[in-house]
Amino acid sequence: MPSRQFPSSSSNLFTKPKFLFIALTISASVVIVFSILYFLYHLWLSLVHRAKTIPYDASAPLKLQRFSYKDLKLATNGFDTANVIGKGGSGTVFKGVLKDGKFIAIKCLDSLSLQSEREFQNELQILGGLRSPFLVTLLGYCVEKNKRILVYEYMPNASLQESLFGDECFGLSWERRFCVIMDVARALEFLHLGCDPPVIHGDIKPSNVLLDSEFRGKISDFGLSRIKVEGEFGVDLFSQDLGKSQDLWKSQDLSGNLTVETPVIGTPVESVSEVDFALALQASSSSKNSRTCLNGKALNLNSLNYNANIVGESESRSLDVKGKEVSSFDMFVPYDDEFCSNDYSKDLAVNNACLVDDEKENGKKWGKDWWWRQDGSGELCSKDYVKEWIGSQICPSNADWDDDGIANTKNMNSIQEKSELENSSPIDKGNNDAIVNGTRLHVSATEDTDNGVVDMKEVNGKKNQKKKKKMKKNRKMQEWWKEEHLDELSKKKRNKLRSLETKWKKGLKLKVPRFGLGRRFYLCESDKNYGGEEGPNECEQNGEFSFRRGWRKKSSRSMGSDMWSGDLFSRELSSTTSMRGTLCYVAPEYGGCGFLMEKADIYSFGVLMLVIVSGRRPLHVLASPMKLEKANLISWCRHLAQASGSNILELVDEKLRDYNKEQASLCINLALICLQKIPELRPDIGDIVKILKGEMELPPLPFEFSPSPPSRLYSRSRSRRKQKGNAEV
Ligand SMILES: Nc1ncnc2c1ncn2[C@@H]1O[C@H](COP(=O)(O)OP(=O)(O)OP(=O)(O)O)[C@@H](O)[C@H]1O
Repeated sequence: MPSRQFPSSSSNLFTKPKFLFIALTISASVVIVFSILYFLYHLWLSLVHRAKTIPYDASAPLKLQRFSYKDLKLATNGFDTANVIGKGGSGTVFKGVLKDGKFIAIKCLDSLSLQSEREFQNELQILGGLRSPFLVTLLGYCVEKNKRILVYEYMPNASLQESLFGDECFGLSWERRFCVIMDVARALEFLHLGCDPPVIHGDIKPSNVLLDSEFRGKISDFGLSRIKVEGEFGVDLFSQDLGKSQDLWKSQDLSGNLTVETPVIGTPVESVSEVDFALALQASSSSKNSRTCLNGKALNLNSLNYNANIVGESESRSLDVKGKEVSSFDMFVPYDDEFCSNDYSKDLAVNNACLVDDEKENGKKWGKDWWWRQDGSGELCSKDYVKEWIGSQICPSNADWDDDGIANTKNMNSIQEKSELENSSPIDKGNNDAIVNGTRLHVSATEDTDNGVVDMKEVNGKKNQKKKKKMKKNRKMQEWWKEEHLDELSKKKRNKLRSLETKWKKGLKLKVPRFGLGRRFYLCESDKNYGGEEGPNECEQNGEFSFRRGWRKKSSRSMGSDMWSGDLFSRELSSTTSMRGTLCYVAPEYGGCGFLMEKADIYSFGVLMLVIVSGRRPLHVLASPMKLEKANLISWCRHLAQASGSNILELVDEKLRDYNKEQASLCINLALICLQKIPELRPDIGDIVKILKGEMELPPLPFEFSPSPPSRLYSRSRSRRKQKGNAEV
């Protein structure tokens, strides 16, 4: 028995630890298995997530080819002007053929400036890392000395701009137009939802939609685009200037040659100080008094006066503005092309007067300056301010004002002209820049801009006779400026300007604002005699202008928040091609709160849709007074949507004999929804694509486009309240 007990006790002794060992092993393996499963699950999740989006990974190989200048010279036959296929605000585009017979588009950025450097980097960093059938492919680049060249896939049917408004208008059919709308929507869908982090294009407009051999649209020009940093409310414009983008550039390890080129590419951030002109305007227009500053009559007539005096070529104009008396601002008037004939200006002045009377007598909805005011925000203060601001910067030493140098800066001729201009004096320069105390103001009323349409057939015959008169008239403009504007400046505004100037002088050691290629304002030393000769890159090195810091504090939605939108700019500065985006296409909040969000692209897409459907530019003024009310496309569209009994399809391009009414109406209504002023109310691009595909219902039109506009109700109730208040008093 004991012999039996021993083994049993000994087996107990051995089984217990064995059991424990087995139990521990099993539980450990279970834990390990679960951990592995957990890890695998997360790996799978991240892979699935990655599969849906394309992370913007700067370290990912860009696969961009580095071209030598020699290769590109060869491809373009020595950059022959015959190979020029377009000219934008930042450079000239050539068509080229590679040795293997492949066609390419070569964009030579204008002389190295902060702006072109920024655009160059943006294109490489953003577009270079993206591949989509809805985006133009960036094939490579060339960096040699101060040359910055971008090489793209060649798009045989040029841009939508040319197809809609070019000399050789292809007359895009409705089907093609709708396809292009879809393509742009899909491109934005890819950028906003398919990329991680999302990319905001920031400059959606017809000239940035290129057409392939089958007229399918692809988005190009990422010069102003931004990567949305996760967790941000939006993309902070101010933190994304070159200073930061350069840091980004450095911190991001772009592959191959690009990394090597980093120090070469990077121009010192401090080399040029930028003035955020948008904010300058905003500051002036955000005042509560802005409504009272509205002087529609003066503004309209002054603009007309001005335009009457700058008789010029229908396609482009050049003004060398000299003398303190010139209202530089008026060079931005949106409809200068239309009014460059005295006759027309008179007609319009008369028409304006009639409209004033009409408004007074009949209380008509379309007032004389409806297209200035549009939404009644009364932001024309900004115009006064600009007059004041720029006017004060005009160098008295430039005693002459000559716009005789008006030149045709039409696409193909511009290169030759440019070289001529660069060798000529400011007076001789026949470009579309105006020089104000060395400040070059881009006055692009060229036919290739998106805004400021010209319908000048009847004017051409009178041009030669008027040329002689022009000089005299323009001299009179100096007087005009003195009388009409300097005197009308209020004390308050003068003080504002003075404090502004003091700020500049303190912080920036006497600098004056300077415009660069119609995109930016630069600050340069005022004690230099620029004479229009120096490029922005010759400006003194300095940091950001304090405008930004000052105005960033402002609330996100101010009276001036619309200043960048088509609403305001179409009536004020539409001849300026682009600063932060392109006038008339830029969302109101872009200049208002300083954040660029996806919804800014949605706004621009709304404008683009209207432009495609109507075949008109956002600002399209014809000489005929009958058509005046249709000048501002967005305003006209809103009016049609609001007015009961009017047909929204009136907007559709008259050239389109046959079109799908349902689709056209869908596009117009969708555009109206995209054009809502509050960004949050605009649909996101995912919904837009679904709506266009017919997979989702169009949401009901916002209240503001209902037949009884709330503004009316509001003003009525306000006036009632006022009456009540008066009665009580
Ligand atoms: N890849 C391309 N293929 C064919 N044509 C092109 C290509 N890229 C640009 N172009 C032509 O060159 C023109 C100028 O393009 P670019 O992007 O330089 O300026 P933009 O978009 O018109 O103006 P901005 O740069 O001021 O926004 C376009 O309108 C188009 O006609």
